[in-house]
Amino acid sequence: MASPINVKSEIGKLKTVILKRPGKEIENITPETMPRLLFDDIPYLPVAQKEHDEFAEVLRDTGTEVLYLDDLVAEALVDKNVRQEFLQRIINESGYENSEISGSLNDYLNSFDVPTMLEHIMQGVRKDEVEIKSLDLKEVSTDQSYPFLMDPMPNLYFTRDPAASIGEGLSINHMTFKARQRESLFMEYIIAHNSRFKDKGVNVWRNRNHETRIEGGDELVLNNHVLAIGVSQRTSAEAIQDIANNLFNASSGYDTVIAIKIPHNHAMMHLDTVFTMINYDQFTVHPAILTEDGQVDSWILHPSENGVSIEHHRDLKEVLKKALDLDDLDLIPTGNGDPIVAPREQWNDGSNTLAIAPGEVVTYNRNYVSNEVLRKHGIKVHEVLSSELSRGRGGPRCMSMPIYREDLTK
Ligand SMILES: NC(=[NH2+])NCCC[C@H](N)C(=O)O
Repeated sequence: MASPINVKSEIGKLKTVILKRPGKEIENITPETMPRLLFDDIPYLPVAQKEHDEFAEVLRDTGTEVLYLDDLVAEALVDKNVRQEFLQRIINESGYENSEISGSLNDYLNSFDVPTMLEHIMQGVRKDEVEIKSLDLKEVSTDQSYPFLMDPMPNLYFTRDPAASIGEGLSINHMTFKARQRESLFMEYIIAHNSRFKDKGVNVWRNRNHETRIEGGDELVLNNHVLAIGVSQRTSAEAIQDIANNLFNASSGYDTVIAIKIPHNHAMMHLDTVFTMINYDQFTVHPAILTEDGQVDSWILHPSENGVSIEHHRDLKEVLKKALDLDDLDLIPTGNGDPIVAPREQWNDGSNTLAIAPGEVVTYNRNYVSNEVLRKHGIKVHEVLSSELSRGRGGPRCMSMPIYREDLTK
């Protein structure tokens, strides 16, 4: 049976992608909750939506089928029992396992049709919306002035992170911060219950029932047997070893994982904020992750007799050339490597390019220096508007989860 998921590179012609249009969850961020919800500012929703619609339009115009996360989840939850099970799990994961409030939340959310119920879960549930039937001791002891019973999920428009397609399967991720951990539950239900994926033998290489953390922004599919994974603020070495082991032991086709260490900070939270593949032999790289002579700590993982072998290397170019069997490659510096422009444009996701075909990418228009450099290196660049979307610290790669790319011919 043909798999509904097929992503054997970062650059094969993009056929199907999952997006989430920013919704009311964005307007439920306050200055106080901003840091915890992983935002640096509060986007103006109507403009963010307009920008996002334009992004989706560019993808459709270039031949990509665009699916929306909320529609996929809604279809997965048509069965009443599945819906009830999902609802209970999301309520539990919102901190109400064995709590008396659980029943009130359940009644409230169940009073809506499925799309509206999902909208409420995503945008967050305020205390004054729900009629609390009993006094829960745990709830009484929390900050009474905090307005939400269930927190908003403003990072949902970064569909890249809760799950990542790899070959004919995916990882459904245990994410790092509480603000995002519930997000991957949606993908679990889509894979198990949406008719597009259900009973189609989709491989889950690593599920979300783990303590060790990994996020899709760190998972780059370089070709049909090599992955690069960031060792980052969001992805731990343990999770990388674990997923490598699973991939090597399953018939995934993957036999090489390059773990690349990047600084652990908010601006560079994932590998794809500082390094992306945009052509067979071309990559964008933020110069700050490399030493002056192009060194960065990296480890190559391979299957071995006792599980996984690990070798340490430092020369990124050499590591990539060897793993991808290339004579040479072109590392294109963000912001042309300028000490002011590079960090400024990286901050607004100047390295976070989404390849929609070999040598063809979608980027934010505000990173005009990086875009110009890409064009000089022969890349076809589609620019999209970015004043509001960029405030969430994610660009075109973060805002898209490819589930189908054409296989490469070279
Ligand atoms: N793949 C990415 N770079 N995603 C960006 C995610 C940004 C989001 N605010 C977070 O901190 O989680």
